[in-house]
Amino acid sequence: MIRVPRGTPVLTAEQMRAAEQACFDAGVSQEELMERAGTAVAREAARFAFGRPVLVLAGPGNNGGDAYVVARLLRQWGHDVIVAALGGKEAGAAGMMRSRWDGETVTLDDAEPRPVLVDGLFGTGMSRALEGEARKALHRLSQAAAFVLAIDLPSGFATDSGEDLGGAPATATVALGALKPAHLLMPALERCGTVLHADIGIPGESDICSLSRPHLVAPARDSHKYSRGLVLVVEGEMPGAARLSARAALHGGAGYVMLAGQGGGGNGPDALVHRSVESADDLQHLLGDDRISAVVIGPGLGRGERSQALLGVAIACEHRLVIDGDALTLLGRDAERRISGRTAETVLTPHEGEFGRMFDDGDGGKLDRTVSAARRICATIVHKGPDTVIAHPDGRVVMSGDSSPWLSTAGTGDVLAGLCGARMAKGNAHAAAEAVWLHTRAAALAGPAFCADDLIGRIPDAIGECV
Ligand SMILES: NC(=O)C1=CN([C@@H]2O[C@H](COP(=O)(O)OP(=O)(O)OC[C@H]3O[C@@H](n4cnc5c(N)ncnc54)[C@H](OP(=O)(O)O)[C@@H]3O)[C@@H](O)[C@H]2O)[C@@H](O)CC1
Ligand SMILES: Nc1ncnc2c1ncn2[C@@H]1O[C@H](COP(=O)(O)OP(=O)(O)O)[C@@H](O)[C@H]1O
Ligand SMILES: [K+]
Repeated sequence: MIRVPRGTPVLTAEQMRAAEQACFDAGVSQEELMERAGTAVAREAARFAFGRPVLVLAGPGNNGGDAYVVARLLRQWGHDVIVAALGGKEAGAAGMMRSRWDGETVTLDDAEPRPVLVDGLFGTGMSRALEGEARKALHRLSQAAAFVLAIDLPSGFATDSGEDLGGAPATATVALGALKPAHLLMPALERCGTVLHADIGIPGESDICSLSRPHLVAPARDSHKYSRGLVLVVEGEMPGAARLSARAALHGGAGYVMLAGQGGGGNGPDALVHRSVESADDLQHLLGDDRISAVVIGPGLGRGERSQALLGVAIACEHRLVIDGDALTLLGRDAERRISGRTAETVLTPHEGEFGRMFDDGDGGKLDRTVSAARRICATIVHKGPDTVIAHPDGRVVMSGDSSPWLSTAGTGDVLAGLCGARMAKGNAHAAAEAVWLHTRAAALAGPAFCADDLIGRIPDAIGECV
């Protein structure tokens, strides 16, 4: 759960160091910054401790420096505090904070568990796998604690990728200055517990931000169905999937939704307009309609020759295009070659498996891989999952780590594809993020154990919160 103002900048470890340096250049000392960080964390620790004994873990770097500030303040405020230290340099701000601590200090190995644990072992400086005694002690002490508050990040997770380097979970995490990618990327995101944000006066500017509620405008008084956007959804071998996309587009704000395929009606609201498409030529003919503002292809498309032919026609058209599901698998390693030359806006919505089929995995975490793929393919990529990374070809990134796990049910991705189609129908640089926000919010409103159809019914309520 993220208790952070939406749209908060997300800074990598390197950007964080640069922002910190900008503060120093502006005349703020490192001690002052550390005091602010420690004070913010101590306030939260005091709030959650309810007078229970506190153990503060202090690592060798600045995360440890923050920890000594927390320990000192909690003690000043009357709490029973012991520090378990991993050692560290004597110099610098962290050394100074250590020297200002005059309470009880034990080694990490000797430390006995206490009900409240403040984890200040490692933060953004976590540079390699945590091993040996430090790892054992961290796990032993955190498992035995009733409440674990992590300073900046739970120790043992890579800041920029969220990779588990031997870390232990926290009940809550105070993100200092800005969110870091790890707060929004699995597996770290799950280990952060509730993320709280502490503004410690660090200017945080970044191309990456967390997902925020969009501002949507209600249809203008003189709007008509075409001015709101005609979305064409291509039907394939599993017509139900395309119908989910089409219905989501209808409720997602499109003025007109056309379902093109062989289904010839089937179930679905009467508001959906069906067009018979037997062959790729039929689709090409239909796509000649310049009132079409966006096309969605992929949900339930199938992976045979006919599907490949339909996809070829869709890619060649000059309309905005959402590519999802089977169409992504059909693109496979050819994705870059086939998509990068499109002139109209293209959004790809892969889950992890589909992403892996299109792009060489290479090194790096989900964030880096998605950003790099979006640049290469010159399209927006919505890389889905419990953590969703939306990367635009111009480098803008929106990250969402706070969606309902009940979304892990068949057809919810089809709903998202339809929403993307509806949001981008009028030309909109924020379409993908709007679609993901509405999808996430609709899921939250749907509660537990919903199915993809139920999700669609919640989209109007989600939109209602944005207009
Ligand atoms: N930036 C800001 O704006 C502000 C930052 N602030 C705070 O600073 C934190 C970042 O501090 P930091 O850079 O000193 O790194 P930190 O996380 O303490 O760890 C570095 C130490 O850990 C060690 N080490 C690493 N991996 C290890 C391993 N596997 N096993 C064992 N050791 C390992 C590493 O050793 P080395 O790699 O050098 O051998 C080094 O000694 C940040 O999270 C926030 O809390 C706030 O005070 C104010 C504003
Ligand atoms: N564990 C999870 N937590 C949050 N969201 C999830 C989780 N698993 C899947 N989702 C979301 O649900 C949707 C599933 O899409 P997808 O895998 O394409 O399913 P389908 O192809 O069946 O429609 C995506 O929007 C994804 O981000
Ligand atoms: K920490």
